[in-house]
Amino acid sequence: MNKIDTDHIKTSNLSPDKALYIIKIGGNVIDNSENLHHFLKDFEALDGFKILVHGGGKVATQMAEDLGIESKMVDGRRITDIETLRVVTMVYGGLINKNIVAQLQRFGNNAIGLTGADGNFIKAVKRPVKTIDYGFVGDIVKDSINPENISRLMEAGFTPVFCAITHDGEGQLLNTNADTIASALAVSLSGLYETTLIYCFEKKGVLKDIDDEESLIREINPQHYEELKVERIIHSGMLPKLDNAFTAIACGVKAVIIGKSDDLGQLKDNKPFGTRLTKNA
Ligand SMILES: Nc1ncnc2c1ncn2[C@@H]1O[C@H](COP(=O)(O)OP(=O)(O)O)[C@@H](O)[C@H]1O
Ligand SMILES: CC(=O)N[C@@H](CCC(=O)OP(=O)(O)O)C(=O)O
Repeated sequence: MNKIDTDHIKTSNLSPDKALYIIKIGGNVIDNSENLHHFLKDFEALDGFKILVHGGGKVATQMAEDLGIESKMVDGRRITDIETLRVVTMVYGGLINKNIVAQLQRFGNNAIGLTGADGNFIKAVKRPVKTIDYGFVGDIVKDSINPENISRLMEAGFTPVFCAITHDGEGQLLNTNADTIASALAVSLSGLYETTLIYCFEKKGVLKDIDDEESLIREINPQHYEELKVERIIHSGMLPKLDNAFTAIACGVKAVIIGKSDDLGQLKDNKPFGTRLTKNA
C-alpha cells in the first residue's frame, strides 16, 4: 500500500493534522460482554476523532457450528463458502455491529455502523484461487478507500464503526480480515489526520512468553520482529496482525500500538500502554 496523494485535500475545508484514533477489537473481547462494555466506555472517553473496527471470528465460528456449518481457517483466514458468507454477514454486519453501535449510543457517542459496501467506503476483490480457494474472501483494492468521504462523516459528528465485510462493486459482499481493514483505513486517513492505529485484544501486548502477562515487550522494530519470528516468540494470529501493523507504519501512520482492551483508558491518562511498533533505528 502506498501513501495516498493528499495535495488536493490540503486545499479543501477538511481538517488536516487533527488526531485520529483507529481502534480494532478482536473476537475474544467481543465475546465477553463485560470486557466489551469496559472497552466501549474507554473508547467513548478518548478525545479526538475515532473509528472503531471490529472482528468477531469467534462468534461467527460458534454461530456456524450452531447451524451445522463447519469452519475452516487457513493461515488465519476463513474459507468462506456461500453458507459461511451468509453467517459472517449476519454476525459481523448485523449482530455484532448493531450491538456495538447501540452500546456506544447509550454512552452518548453518535456511532454509525458500516460495512465496506455502505457509502462504497471499502472495495475489495475476491481473492484469486491459487493453491487454496478461499471462496468469498476479499482483498482490499489499493486506493479504493476515499478518506474524504469518511472524514466528512466524522466532521458531521458520527463515529464510524466498521465490520469485517467489504464489497466488490458488482453486488458481491466479501469477507475481509478486520486487522487488514483497520490498517488500510489508517493508511488512507493518515494523509488527513495524525493517525494512531491501535489493535486491542485480550493480552497486554506482544509478550515474550505468551503465558506470562508480565513479559510485555514495550517496543518492536521490523528488525526485532524478524528475530522474534525466528525464535517463535511470535506466532499464529499475531503474525498477520504485526504484518498489517508494520505496513501501516511504513505507509505514514504516526503510531501503531498493540495492547489490552481493558487498558485502553491508560492512553487517555498518558500512561504506558501495550507494545509500540517503530521503524528500524
Ligand atoms: N508473542 C505473542 N504475544 C501475544 N500474543 C501472541 C503472541 N504470539 C502469538 N500470539 C497469539 O496471537 C493472538 C492474537 O491474534 P488474533 O487471535 O488474530 O487476535 P484478535 O483477537 O485481535 O483477532 C493471541 O490471542 C495469542 O494467542
Ligand atoms: C477472511 C477472514 O478471515 N475474515 C475474518 C473476519 C473477522 C475477523 O477478522 O475477526 P477477528 O478479528 O475476531 O479475528 C473471519 O471471518 O474470521
